[in-house]
Amino acid sequence: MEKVFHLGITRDDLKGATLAIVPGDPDRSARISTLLDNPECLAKTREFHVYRGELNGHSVVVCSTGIGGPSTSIAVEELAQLGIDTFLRIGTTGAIQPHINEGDILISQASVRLDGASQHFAPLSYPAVSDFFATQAMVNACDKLGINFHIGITASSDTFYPGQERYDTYSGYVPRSFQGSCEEWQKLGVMNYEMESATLFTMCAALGLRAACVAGVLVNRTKQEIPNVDHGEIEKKSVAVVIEAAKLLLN
Ligand SMILES: O=P(O)(O)O[C@H]1O[C@H](CO)[C@@H](O)[C@H]1O
Ligand SMILES: O=c1cc[nH]c(=O)[nH]1
Repeated sequence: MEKVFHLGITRDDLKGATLAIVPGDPDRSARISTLLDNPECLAKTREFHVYRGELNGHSVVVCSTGIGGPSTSIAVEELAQLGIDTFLRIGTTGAIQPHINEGDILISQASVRLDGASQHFAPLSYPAVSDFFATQAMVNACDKLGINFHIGITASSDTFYPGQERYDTYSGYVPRSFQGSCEEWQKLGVMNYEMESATLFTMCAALGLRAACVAGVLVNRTKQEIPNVDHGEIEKKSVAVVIEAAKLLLN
């Protein structure tokens, strides 16, 4: 059995898994794996930390994507080659609506394509839309766990600083094309910023795969620019949602 180039794993390693939980952060991959039955680490290459285990007797993969579209596209493409057809992203995010609080759970229905990688899969006129049934599973998971959530549109940017209109960087400069963009997304009802869902949704829709995305809010940008460092409790809540959603989809 041949190993895929970046992830360094084979189809046999996945033991029939068809669903992958895909966080951005490699360390989050490890923490999520402890919630699976019989977890095993399959590989750690670059930003891709891959674990396998079981949920309700079904084989499941956890694979970090790293930050941003290019590495996400590689993880998704190589996992798809090995038989994965459902991708559940669990991320962190910054809210841009005043009524969304730090610690809240956001489910992305669709994403504004502020990335570059998604354009390698479909033209900009094609929507970055989640899979209805995978997203429904995220909603049902929240309901089952008694967790409040917001569902709506996410802005998904290649950059954390200019693309999310942050002026507090080294230079304080944001190119004209992004000046005023945060306010525009707010007015258009966009909930939040993160950095992978546009690529994930577009490529999955284009390739006939299923994708959904849940994220825990680390910061509300109407109050604060940069998130606080400690966000363990927020992660636990969003991880509980993605695990429950995976179980619902596998049953
Ligand atoms: O916590 P993760 O999943 O990495 O998600 C968010 O955090 C990173 C930026 O800090 C970006 O990847 C963004 O999408
Ligand atoms: O503001 C934020 C917080 C987390 N991740 C992002 O991409 N943006």
